[in-house]
Amino acid sequence: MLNVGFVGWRGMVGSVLMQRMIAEDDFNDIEPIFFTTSQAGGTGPAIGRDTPPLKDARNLAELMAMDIIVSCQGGDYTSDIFPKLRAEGWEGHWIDAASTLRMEQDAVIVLDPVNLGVIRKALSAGGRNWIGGNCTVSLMLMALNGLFKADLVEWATSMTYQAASGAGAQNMRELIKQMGVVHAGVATELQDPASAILDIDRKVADTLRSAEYPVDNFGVPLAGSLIPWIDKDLGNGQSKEEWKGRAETNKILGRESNPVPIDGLCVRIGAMRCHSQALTIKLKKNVPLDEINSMLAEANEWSIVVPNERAATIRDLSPAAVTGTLQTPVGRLRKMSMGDDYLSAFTVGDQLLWGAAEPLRRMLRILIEE
Ligand SMILES: NC(=O)C1=CN([C@@H]2O[C@H](COP(=O)(O)OP(=O)(O)OC[C@H]3O[C@@H](n4cnc5c(N)ncnc54)[C@H](OP(=O)(O)O)[C@@H]3O)[C@@H](O)[C@H]2O)C=CC1
Ligand SMILES: N[C@@H](CC(=O)OP(=O)(O)O)C(=O)O
Repeated sequence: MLNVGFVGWRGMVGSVLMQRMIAEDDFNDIEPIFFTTSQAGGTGPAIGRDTPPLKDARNLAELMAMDIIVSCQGGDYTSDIFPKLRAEGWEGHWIDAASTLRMEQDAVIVLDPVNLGVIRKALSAGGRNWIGGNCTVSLMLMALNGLFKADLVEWATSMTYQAASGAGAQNMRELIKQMGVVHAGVATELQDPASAILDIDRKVADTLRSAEYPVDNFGVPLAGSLIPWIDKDLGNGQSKEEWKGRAETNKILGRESNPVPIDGLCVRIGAMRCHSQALTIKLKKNVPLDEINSMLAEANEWSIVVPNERAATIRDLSPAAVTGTLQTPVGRLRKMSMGDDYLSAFTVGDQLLWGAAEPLRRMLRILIEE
C-alpha cells in the first residue's frame, strides 16, 4: 500500500478532508502517516485504526519516505517545504489545497468531474503536482460543467456571494460574534412588538459602526453588512479573487491557449460555508432552455438543476439548503432580455467540500487506483 503523508489534517479544510475520507473508507486503501508543524509525537486523528505518533512536518527525511503527500497546511508551508523536497530529489505526488503552486507550469488544478482528461494526460506525462482550485472557480465549474463540455460559453461574468469560511475559521467565528452583538444591542426592543422598527434600525447601525463591534479578522462589519473585496488588491481595480476566475478556469479546462473570457465582482456576505454566484453567460449560439437544463443536469451527478420557479428556488438554491452537502445546484436559468444567447444562472456550493477538500480526496483516489 502507498504511504500517504497528511499535513494540515486538523485545520478546517483538513478536517473536512478527514471526514470525507472516513465516510468513503479511503483509509482502507493507504498507509496513512500524519504530520504536524506544532505537535510532533502527539496523536493523529481518529480514523478507526491506530496510526503512528505525529511526525514533524518540517522533517524532510520523514516526508521523503512518503509516496504521496497531501497538504492542507497553507501557502507558507508549501512555499517553504515543497521546493526543498523536490530539490532533494523527492519524486512522490504532492496534493495541495493552497494556491501557491496552482499556476506553475508543471502543476495541474484538479477537479476531476470537469477535467479528468487534463489530469490523465498530465499523469501519463509524469505529472506529480496536483493542486486544488480556488473554491469559487471550482464551484462554478461543477455547476456549469454541461455548458463548458458542450463548448457553449463565449464569455461569462460572475457576481459572487462568498461565505465567511473562505476567509478562515477565525472569520467564521467572528461572523457569529458580530451577529450576537447586533442582536444583543436590540434584544429588549425586539421583545416588544410595539417598539419602532426605525429605532431598532438606528441602534443596529450604531452598533455596526461602534468601536466595540468585533472586527479583528474581517477589519469591517460583515454581519448586517457585506464586503465587496476578497483577497489582494492587484492595483488595476481587480481583486486577486476576481483574477482567479479567468486564470484558473482556463487552466482547469486545459484551454490556456484559447481562453474563455471570465470576469466579475467577488463579494463576501454573511453565509457560513457556502459560496453563491450569479452568472451572466454569453452563449456561442442560441440553444433552447430545455436543452440547456438537460446538459447541466446530466454533466455530473452533483450539478442538480433547480427549476426557475419561486418556491423551488427559495427552498433549494440557498446556502441554508446546500451547506454540508456535495450538491452544486444551479438555477435561475433563463434567457435574458438582451437576447436569446444571453443566459442567467445562479449557483450555490459548499466551499469546504467541492470548493476545497473533495477535489483533493478524489485526486488521491485517482493516484491510489493508478
Ligand atoms: N479556508 C478555505 O476556505 C480554503 C482554504 N484553502 C487552503 O487550505 C489551507 C488551510 O486552510 P484552513 O484549513 O482554513 O487553515 P486552518 O487555519 O484551519 O489550519 C491550518 C493549520 O493551522 C494549525 N492550527 C493551529 N491552531 C489550530 C487549531 N486550533 N485548530 C486547528 N488547526 C490549528 C494546524 O496545523 P498543525 O497541526 O501543524 O499545528 C492546521 O493544520 C490554506 O492554504 C488555504 O489557502 C483552500 C481552499 C479553501
Ligand atoms: N479566497 C477564497 C478562499 C481561498 O482559500 O481561496 P484560494 O484557495 O484561492 O486562496 C475566499 O476567500 O472565499
